[in-house]
Amino acid sequence: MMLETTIAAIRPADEAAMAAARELHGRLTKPAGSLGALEELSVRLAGLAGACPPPLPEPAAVAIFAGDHGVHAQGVSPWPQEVTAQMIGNFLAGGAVVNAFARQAGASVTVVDVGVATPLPTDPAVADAAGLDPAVLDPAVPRLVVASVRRGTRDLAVTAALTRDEALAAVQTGIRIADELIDAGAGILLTGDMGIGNTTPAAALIAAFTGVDALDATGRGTGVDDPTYAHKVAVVRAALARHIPDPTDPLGVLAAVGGLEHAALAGLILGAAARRTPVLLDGVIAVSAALAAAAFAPDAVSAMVAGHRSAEPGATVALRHLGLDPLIDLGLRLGEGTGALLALPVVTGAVRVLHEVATFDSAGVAEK
Ligand SMILES: O=C(O)c1ccc[n+]([C@@H]2O[C@H](COP(=O)([O-])O)[C@@H](O)[C@H]2O)c1
Ligand SMILES: Cc1cc2nc[nH]c2cc1C
Repeated sequence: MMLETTIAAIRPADEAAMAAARELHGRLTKPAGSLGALEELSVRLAGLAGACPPPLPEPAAVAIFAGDHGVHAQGVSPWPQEVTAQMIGNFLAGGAVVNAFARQAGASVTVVDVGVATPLPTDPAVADAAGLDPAVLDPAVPRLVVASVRRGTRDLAVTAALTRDEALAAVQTGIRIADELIDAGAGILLTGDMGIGNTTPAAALIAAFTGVDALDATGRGTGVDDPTYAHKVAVVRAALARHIPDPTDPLGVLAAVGGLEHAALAGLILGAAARRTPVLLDGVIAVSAALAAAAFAPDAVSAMVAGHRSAEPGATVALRHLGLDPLIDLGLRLGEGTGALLALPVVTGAVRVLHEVATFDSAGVAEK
């Protein structure tokens, strides 16, 4: 689907299905409210599906969008830019943390190059591990999709990171990947990202969409020291002053201070919402993209589940703005989709209760 059609297809949650889920919870063999946040989560998923119970969120598919960032030249990350491409090699070889967690969860991994600056690894071992043409949802074989818009963004400290057309192309790629995964049978999408330097555009997006100060939106990313952190905040502040991004123009914001993976993730989220399929958000890059998706289509929030609370302070700012409570809070700050994968069993459990738990009536258990 194209962006405009996708936005037009996103509808509010189904109130009747939500009411049915709340009513069912009241009849299940457990004290009312005893499953805490899982109860409201299952109600939200019923509203998204327009059915009670909603379908089990299976199979799960992680989409890792990878890109590089011109702002890396400002010294905002301690890591060399080549690590983005090298980690793609690691994802395809199955050796990254995301692969370990995806195997545990039985989730497929799709890596999408939307704008990596350096050449992807051509090591034949990696190519072999990737397979020639792995099935779209094969949990055993990571898949690479090359959809590069440009080899990294421009430096947002100097000029707009992207043109509107480039940002749109990345958003469209995200929508296409969502459609492809859902067409292949995915019952839930999980966001993943890889991009050295990408916490700087994430911070700028969060400040632009929520209006908080650059200091509150910016974190230490992969782990910068105090002087580098102060410099990173100054870079974000100066970029906002230079571009004055308009939060009611999400494509303009993504183009001015975003990244190709942020734009593609916004597209993935919109694509999932249009197909009434839940999208489990990972860390700060995902939630910055979710702000863009919500600016395109406020009802897209109904499809979002916040997997975890990243250690990046901007993630908490973004989650509050979206009105989402994260399922787990473990101080993770890796990205790749790792936090979303750890939260996946919580989401499945929330839905499984509505499918499998007996009612007081059917089980012959006395009510209070
Ligand atoms: O997911 C998060 O919240 C998160 C927090 C900090 C860092 N990361 C990952 O680290 C990389 C960006 O960090 P940096 O310091 O280079 O901006 C990128 O590959 C992200 O996936 C991810
Ligand atoms: C090694 C490494 C792995 C990552 N995974 C996601 N972001 C990352 C950043 C680095 C530096």
